[in-house]
Amino acid sequence: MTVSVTADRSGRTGPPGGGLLVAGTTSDAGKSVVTAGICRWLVRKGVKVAPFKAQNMSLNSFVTRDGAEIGRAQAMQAAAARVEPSALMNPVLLKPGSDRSSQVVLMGKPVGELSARGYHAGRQEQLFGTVTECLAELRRTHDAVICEGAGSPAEINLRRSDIVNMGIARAARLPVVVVGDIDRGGVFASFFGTTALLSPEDQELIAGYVVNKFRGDVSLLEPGLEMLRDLTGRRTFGVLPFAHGLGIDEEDGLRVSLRGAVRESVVAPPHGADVLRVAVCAVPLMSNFTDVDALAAEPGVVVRFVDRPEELADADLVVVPGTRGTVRALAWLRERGLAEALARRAAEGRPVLGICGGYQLLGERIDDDVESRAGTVEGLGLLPVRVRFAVEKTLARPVGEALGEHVEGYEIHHGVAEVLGGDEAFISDDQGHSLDGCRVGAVWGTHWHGSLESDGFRRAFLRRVATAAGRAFVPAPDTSFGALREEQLDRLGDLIEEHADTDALLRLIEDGVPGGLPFIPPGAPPLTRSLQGGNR
Ligand SMILES: NC(=O)CC[C@H](N)C(=O)O
Repeated sequence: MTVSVTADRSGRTGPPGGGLLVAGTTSDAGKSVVTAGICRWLVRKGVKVAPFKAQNMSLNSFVTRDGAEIGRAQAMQAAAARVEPSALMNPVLLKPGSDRSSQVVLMGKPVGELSARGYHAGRQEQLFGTVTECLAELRRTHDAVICEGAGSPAEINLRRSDIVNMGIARAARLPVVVVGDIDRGGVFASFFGTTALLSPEDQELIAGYVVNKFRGDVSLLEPGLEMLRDLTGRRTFGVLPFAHGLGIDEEDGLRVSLRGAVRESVVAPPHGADVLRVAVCAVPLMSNFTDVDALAAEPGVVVRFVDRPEELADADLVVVPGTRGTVRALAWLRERGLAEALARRAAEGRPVLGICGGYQLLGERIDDDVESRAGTVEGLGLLPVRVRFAVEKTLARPVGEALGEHVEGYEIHHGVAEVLGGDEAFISDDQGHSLDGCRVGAVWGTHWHGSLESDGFRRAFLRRVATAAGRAFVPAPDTSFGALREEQLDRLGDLIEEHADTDALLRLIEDGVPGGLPFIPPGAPPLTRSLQGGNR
């Protein structure tokens, strides 16, 4: 497939910008935040920088202004770099629909559903041209591009078809730093092993390491870093301390178990007399659970993920978030007794908010020949809404008004809702015409993600929730979600500036791969036929 690759012309001319690939010893080592931190540090220095991740697997996605779907992590990194997010920054997004298959989103648009086996058996390699072109285009228009790898670069079973780690690094001759999570332990073995399991050609690009999530006394670590240098001929570029509250826009709602997790954006006493408890149903294939981060940013709002009906008892608001499996989530809610608990709440006038897939399943009926192919399924019947799934995906960045306040959101869904009544529309245009969603009693639903990030709207909504729940909760008058986000990104930039050798990193980004990096035996095992994707 050929995809045309164009970026905003920034007027930058001259040779392609510098680059770096941030790989990790494991998933969740902190690649995303290190990439964001480097972007923020560079842009503060006046460097025109962009993030890039060839391929992301995530159910947390975002929509660019021109309607392309990309990973939220890349959108967050674009914010760190103070550039507009674009499909070039994440040309391939895989959205799991089960353990074995994913929707493939290419240059922001879905192009089909593929099994993992099919993907590794050839499809991924076909995308290689597109991802290298995207990176080249970003490098033409930026001084530097900070790329993020995926998982570990030493997945020896997948190396042949890799387009996101050493595959792209080799094609673009990018220096690579490997991030390791010392909080999990085993960081020296991981750095050494990750390097020693790469082919000599791949090892040539591994410039060194970054230790992440370190607690304690660095002087105790330093002898180890010296030994690592003697063993590998490679330096450590930084030791980043464990920092709380920086897990912004995590990639993967599938892998991370959120059960019982408390979502903390700010820790501050409530503004009014009461706190407000929010329970978020941790439905299967939860998508954009980041929607509730804006609630957690309000002092006095406690947000936690739940999966048992008894956990709804003390909740002032229950959120049913988005999901890539609306029909599957519906069945899960029924199986666990949560459906019944939600119906009881609704009857008692206690607040419920459904977002996207969570909104769809609150309706009366779902016709789905696309996502679950389950045909016609009865919804929970709490909202007078009928949903029909379309092959075409709605990808949009709408604006409107709700509860008398300006609201902005983004839409990512196949289901199309028809609202057949209700007490009122939820979101309207400035003429008062309904745009999206509806309310019945204290049950609200909307297809819009991100609406709670609109500060005025969030406060108005929380006041309504508090009244319906009978809580003396008062939202603080001045919480700015955007400002909190900016502060977090600045903290990531500070982390790099204060705890990494920024001169050395800058040289790496500008000058490229350093010469003379030694080979660490044994190197990668040969790619035998049995290791090739298509022949397993
Ligand atoms: N983002 C979502 O929650 C998507 C909802 C649903 N799976 C759809 O595609 O319509």
